[in-house]
Amino acid sequence: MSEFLTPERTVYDSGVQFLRPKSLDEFIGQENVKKKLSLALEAAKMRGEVLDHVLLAGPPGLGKTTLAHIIASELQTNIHVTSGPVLVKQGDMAAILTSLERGDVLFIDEIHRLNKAVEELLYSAIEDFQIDIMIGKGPSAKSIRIDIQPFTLVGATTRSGLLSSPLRSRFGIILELDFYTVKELKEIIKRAASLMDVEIEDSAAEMIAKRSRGTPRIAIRLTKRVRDMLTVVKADRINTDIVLKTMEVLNIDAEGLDEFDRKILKTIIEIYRGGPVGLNALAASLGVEADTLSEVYEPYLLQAGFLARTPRGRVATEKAYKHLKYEVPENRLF
Ligand SMILES: Nc1ncnc2c1ncn2[C@@H]1O[C@H](COP(=O)(O)OP(=O)(O)OP(=O)(O)O)[C@@H](O)[C@H]1O
Ligand SMILES: [Mg+2]
Repeated sequence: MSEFLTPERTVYDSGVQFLRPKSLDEFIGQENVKKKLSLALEAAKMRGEVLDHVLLAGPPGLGKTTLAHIIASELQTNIHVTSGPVLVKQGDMAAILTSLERGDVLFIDEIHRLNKAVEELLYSAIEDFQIDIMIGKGPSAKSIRIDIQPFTLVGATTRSGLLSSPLRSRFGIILELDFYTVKELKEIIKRAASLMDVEIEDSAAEMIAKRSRGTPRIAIRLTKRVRDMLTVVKADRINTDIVLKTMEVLNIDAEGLDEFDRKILKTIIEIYRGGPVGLNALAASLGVEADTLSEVYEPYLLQAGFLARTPRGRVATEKAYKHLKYEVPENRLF
């Protein structure tokens, strides 16, 4: 996939820290998530209690890290940031837990990637605010119990299905983030343009929004590239011409598909007669790993309705045929 359309963080996302919304009011979209969260925040603040543990689940680039920081700032507490793969030993986890102050937010990104031993230590910490750790080795080893200050765990995961059920059940507030609508993305793009001090026409913002794959991170990345084009052509505001010129350079089409997306669909249509084709066979034809295909390339094609998953394999939909200007064969299932 082109580096511009992957929803995961890349070098192209540096220097946009100032675009990150800092309060719940500034955060655009995800209305259900915001409602649940603001109720919980309000109540915790009114009662002077520590906020329940929060799980943020959803595809990359939708604002999980942003929300974790917003939670801490709304609570006016410190945030400690770490991630599942970084916490290798129980000692790593214990060191962080014992350094927390009352009401602090502990943000663990990629929480589904915690190893078993570390995860178990976390259980007792979040349930009883106590941990047992072993001191010494061999026959003289003993276990000591340490109290921990009540804190709020905020976990983020791209796939809530990967979380072990004992861990999942310990979160009081589970927030599932979904892809953004074009209207919401449009607002995000206008806000970003205004923070970057450039003018943008409504129709141009909409054009970028439609190519952003439901993902704010992509919307912001594309807006930055469009702004480059604005600078180079020396125009005074972003219009649809400038957006189209930029998309041509980036090779992104009207549906937000790049060359590789189109190659996937063309392969299914031309080589496998529209499918069904098994994941492994398709991955081999394309020269990529099956996991990469299903986790990185497919989600947007599925969500946007270009691809369907059936028990017998992947199928190119009628929408895919039409978009790529193939004649739609008769008797198609999709
Ligand atoms: N609702 C929003 N309004 C405005 N900007 C947003 C919104 N959500 C996300 N962003 C912007 O999108 C970018 C990606 O957001 P963030 O880093 O929070 O995503 P993430 O879900 O943590 O992704 P990952 O799973 O890759 O860690 C950030 O630069 C942030 O400023
Ligand atoms: Mg993140």
